[in-house]
Amino acid sequence: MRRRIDVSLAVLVPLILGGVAVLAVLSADSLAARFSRFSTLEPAVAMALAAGVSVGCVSAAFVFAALRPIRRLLRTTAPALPLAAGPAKTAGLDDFGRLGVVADQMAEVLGALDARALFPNMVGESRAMRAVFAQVLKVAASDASVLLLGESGTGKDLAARSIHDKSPRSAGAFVAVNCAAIPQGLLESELFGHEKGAFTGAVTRRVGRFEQAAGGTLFLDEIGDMPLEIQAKILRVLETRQFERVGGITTLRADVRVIAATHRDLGEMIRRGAFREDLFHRLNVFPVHLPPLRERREDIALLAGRFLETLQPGATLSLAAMQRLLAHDWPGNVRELRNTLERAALLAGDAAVLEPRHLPGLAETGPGEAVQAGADDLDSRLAAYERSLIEAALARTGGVQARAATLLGIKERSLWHRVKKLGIAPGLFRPAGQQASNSDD
Ligand SMILES: Nc1ncnc2c1ncn2[C@@H]1O[C@H](COP(=O)(O)OP(=O)(O)OP(=O)(O)O)[C@@H](O)[C@H]1O
Repeated sequence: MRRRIDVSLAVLVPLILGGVAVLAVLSADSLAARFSRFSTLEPAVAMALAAGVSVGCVSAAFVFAALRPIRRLLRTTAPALPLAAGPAKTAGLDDFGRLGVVADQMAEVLGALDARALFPNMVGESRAMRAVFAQVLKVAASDASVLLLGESGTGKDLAARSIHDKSPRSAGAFVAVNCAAIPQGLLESELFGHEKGAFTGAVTRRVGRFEQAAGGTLFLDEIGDMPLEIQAKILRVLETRQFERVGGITTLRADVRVIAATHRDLGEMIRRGAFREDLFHRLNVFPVHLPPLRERREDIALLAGRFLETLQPGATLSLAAMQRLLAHDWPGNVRELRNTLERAALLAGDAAVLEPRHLPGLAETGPGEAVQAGADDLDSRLAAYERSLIEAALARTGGVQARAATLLGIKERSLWHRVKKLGIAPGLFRPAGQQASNSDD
């Protein structure tokens, strides 16, 4: 069957295109004859004019023919891609414009699917996290320095490892140095190594982190805590790719890709002279911002489900407990969420369902508090609250819509409509190994 379609298309397409070309030439020729008979135009000019008119007519016919499948595509994709049908997104657009919106959304959906496969350890389906995944993939392919910015616990370390894993240097070592954890007097020798006798206590030669990371990636975490003298040395390595061990005279080559990270405001540090501006520009070739969890609340239920899977396989969160997670502001970001669930799992013992009493650090909340972030009018507050309840139910039932509907006290069909309207993907709430299956929806 497939073969027959291929053959007929292979014959039909050239036939149609050939026919259109012959028609265009014939009509251009006869039009040119008419033009030159009734006008004073040169035959060559008349021919050019006629050719223009013919090409215009053929293009118009082609556009008209192309619009039909586009309209059909728009009709069929609208319910599946709620934003594409949203009046705000498509108002004032013609069919081609609307096709652009649908194409963008399809790319987003495909991007999300890719991200899940490409970054199994980095959980996130929010728009902000998808942008991070796209940046990580883009920068991983190059050898450029990367600066990871974001509050503590947002996943900078995880992002650095992902960049290394996806880079051509992935076969080499990933060496991480926490600049804040090493006493300032020892940092230089830690990074560049030292020769025997370089200072009191240097009884043997020591290879530094730059050498250990040769062929791979050096991750300088908390670079905002690095003293100015060492900043100058790092700048030299980035510019010349050369360095010496402390007390050494041999110049060594640094074959490393540097990824730096900080939760500090480097701009403010530069203003008060605590961070070198030239080093900042050198590192800032490719900045990646890891968003705080409170700005991507749609990832909370997903992250919680994923952590619980490993901490207490089979356990779920009650609706009320999930509500508390969704309402909290998470100043410690994903790390705080993980720690909270670890504590909850310990407190819950053998209980299969984690309740609010297992989350003692989180304040009791009402719907108003649960929807504070970014919600200003009643409709968006209600939509946010509806979304949080549905996500909580789906997280509890592992993405099974029929059971989530029962939990919420509504019909499955009603839940289906709401899920589509809010653009929720129930599949994301399935346990990791089952996300490709659609069987229970
Ligand atoms: N997107 C994510 N998916 C899954 N786990 C995450 C994600 N982001 C962070 N984590 C987890 O949260 C914890 C903190 O992450 P990480 O150490 O990467 O944060 P960080 O930004 O480097 O923090 P700091 O600035 O304090 O060093 C880790 O346990 C990490 O595995």
